Amino acid sequence: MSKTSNDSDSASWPDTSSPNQALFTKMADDLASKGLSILPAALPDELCLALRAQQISMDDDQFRQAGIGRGTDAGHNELVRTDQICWISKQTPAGSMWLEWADSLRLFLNRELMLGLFAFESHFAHYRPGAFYKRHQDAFVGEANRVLSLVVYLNPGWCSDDGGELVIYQDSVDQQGVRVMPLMGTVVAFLSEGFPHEVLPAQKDRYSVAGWYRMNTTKSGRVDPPE
Ligand SMILES: O=C(O)CCC(=O)C(=O)O
Ligand SMILES: [Fe+2]
Repeated sequence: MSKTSNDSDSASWPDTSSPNQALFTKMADDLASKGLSILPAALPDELCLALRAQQISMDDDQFRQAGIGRGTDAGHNELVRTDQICWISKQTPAGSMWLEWADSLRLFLNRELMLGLFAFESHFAHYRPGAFYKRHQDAFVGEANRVLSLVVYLNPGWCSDDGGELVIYQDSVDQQGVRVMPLMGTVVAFLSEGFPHEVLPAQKDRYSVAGWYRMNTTKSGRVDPPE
């Protein structure tokens, strides 16, 4: 697992020439007004193509069955999720490009929304045909752990018959939700405590990257996020 954190949040600011400026601004506006942003064809092509190329070139043995929870609470439960994951590090060009992009988004959102995002962790996810992730939340109120969830999709030519939609619910009672097709370049971000969501079974291989920004909740004697 790789994390990025940074004390010098002003280092790359302001960066008005950035091609990401319009995208980041739209995401910040959506998050401020709704806590949720769904942006089709948004991730820069170069980054999207690099991530997809890396993911599809990786051997199956680099992936492992995704777990639930972290650290000592972590466990596998194939009734809940059946995707395979691989944590992303800066050791590959695509991983490095992705983590740098995610860090520039972190700095932008901290400036615009004062979210206090401190660290980022992220993995490739591969849902084989039939794989799913049942309705869940990425964080729970009061845990101050994962603050913002970010997902990008790496599947060109995905269509509605292929299934595999992400369904995002407004709250714990919403049963209808909003469906998002995992089409190449779509970027989704939402407040981790706010939106239950699920991944419906896909008819074919579904590739994505999921990541979470965390706050610095370090207390004396205990480093959190863990190094
Ligand atoms: O792949 C997706 O659409 C969402 C994945 C997800 O909810 C998660 O990994 O926590
Ligand atoms: Fe999730």
